Amino acid sequence: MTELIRRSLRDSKAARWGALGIISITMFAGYFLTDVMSPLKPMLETEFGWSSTSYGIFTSAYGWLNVFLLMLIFGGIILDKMGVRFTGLLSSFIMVIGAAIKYWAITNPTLVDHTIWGIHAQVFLASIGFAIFGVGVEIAGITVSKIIVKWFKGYEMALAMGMQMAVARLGTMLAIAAPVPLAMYFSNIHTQVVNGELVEKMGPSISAPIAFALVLLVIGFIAFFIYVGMDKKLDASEAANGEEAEDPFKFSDIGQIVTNKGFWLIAFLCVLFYSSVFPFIKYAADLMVNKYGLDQQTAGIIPSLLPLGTLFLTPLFGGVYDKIGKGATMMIIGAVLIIFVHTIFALPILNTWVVAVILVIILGIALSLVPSAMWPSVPKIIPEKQLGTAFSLIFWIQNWGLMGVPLLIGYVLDKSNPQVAIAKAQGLEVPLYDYTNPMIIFAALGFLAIIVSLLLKREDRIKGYGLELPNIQK
Ligand SMILES: N[C@@H](Cc1c[nH]cn1)C(=O)NCC(=O)O
Repeated sequence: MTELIRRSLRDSKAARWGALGIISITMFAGYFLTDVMSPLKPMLETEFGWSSTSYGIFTSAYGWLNVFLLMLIFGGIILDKMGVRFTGLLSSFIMVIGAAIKYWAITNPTLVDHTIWGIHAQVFLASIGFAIFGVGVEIAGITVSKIIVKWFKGYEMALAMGMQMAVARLGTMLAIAAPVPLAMYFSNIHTQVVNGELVEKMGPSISAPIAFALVLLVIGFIAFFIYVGMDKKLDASEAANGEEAEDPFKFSDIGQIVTNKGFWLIAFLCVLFYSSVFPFIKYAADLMVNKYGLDQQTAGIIPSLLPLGTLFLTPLFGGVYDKIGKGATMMIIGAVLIIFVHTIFALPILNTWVVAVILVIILGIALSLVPSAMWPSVPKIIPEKQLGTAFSLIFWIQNWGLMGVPLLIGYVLDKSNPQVAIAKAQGLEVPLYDYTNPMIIFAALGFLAIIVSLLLKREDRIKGYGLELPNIQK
């Protein structure tokens, strides 16, 4: 009996997996909104007259506040100072607000022919909403990572991180596959830009998928309240168990983190790897239309296979890391797969959809290998009380890429294809985009990721972080 009373709540398998299930709902909703506009790029061009640069500006907005106002870093400090309950609720609420602004911008037809600071007003305001949302989802991401460490340390930590990521990727998958059918289903008469003029016309409802995302985010916010109750019980059980409270966070901790070479290698690998995958997802449906000749309605199907594969593989690779180890090697293999896939995408040959399917599946393997090894490796390099700040610094560096790369790709796409803008301005049939240059940029990022992952493995050998060792303590 005494034995039972003295157990912490996290020793209960049902409790820790239950807690994980609840926070995964919030992240599922966040990932859905993150990518919901990706398959709508061609529609944004035909319905609202956006260019690839406009789309690039909008997509890059995700990182604006995180990068320039250091919101992610403040978020990490708030997380370490205020704890997971406060920070989780705050970040879920910020996600809802950002998504609501984005929804308003997309539904407001009067914005279509105005500009703010030289940017299409609809693009600008939708971007502000997305920027606010980006703060929320990123802080939610670091909060969830800390929650998983809190419940799963010494247990199935990589598997838990992999499972949470798998549920989040389900959100990405749905975000790639569902928006076009949803927009078509809710087609209505609305203001559109035709040859630079505003006209009332029957067309797909671009706002319908965003409304759906907003509802999911509200559900995610409510789910986090349920988690808060579980977290209080966990703390009560640990206190009753006589477990020592963590050392409080001190600002000098930041100095310790940034003087750790392993931290920088993980952060650089993170920005290079994710910049070659997440911004690619934003353009993947458009690539399918322009390089592989798919129509708009089906273009999202092939890219949606990318997160689909990760649903099964991320927990699988997480389990391998837990039981067998080899985390640094898994990151190297993932980086090699990235350069392979993007190089083939860049070649102006093999333009058949079968090749696209194979490449997307391989990219899905990379997107399973690297995150399932990378995130559980952070607690091996950084002490637990600094984890919130360390994750936030890593995500901050990552956000430079998530912000800069989509903007660069949109710009390069417009510059490499001047015929598209000319045809749009003259009301002619719009020619296809040539995606060679953007894909070369993605391949170059993969090349740099390989170098950094090799350096990380070397550093692990020197410092003995244990990245090649299993996570489960025998
Ligand atoms: N910082 C997030 C970025 C992101 C992009 N889309 C949703 N989140 C992150 O890296 N999360 C980890 C992951 O592997 O998804």
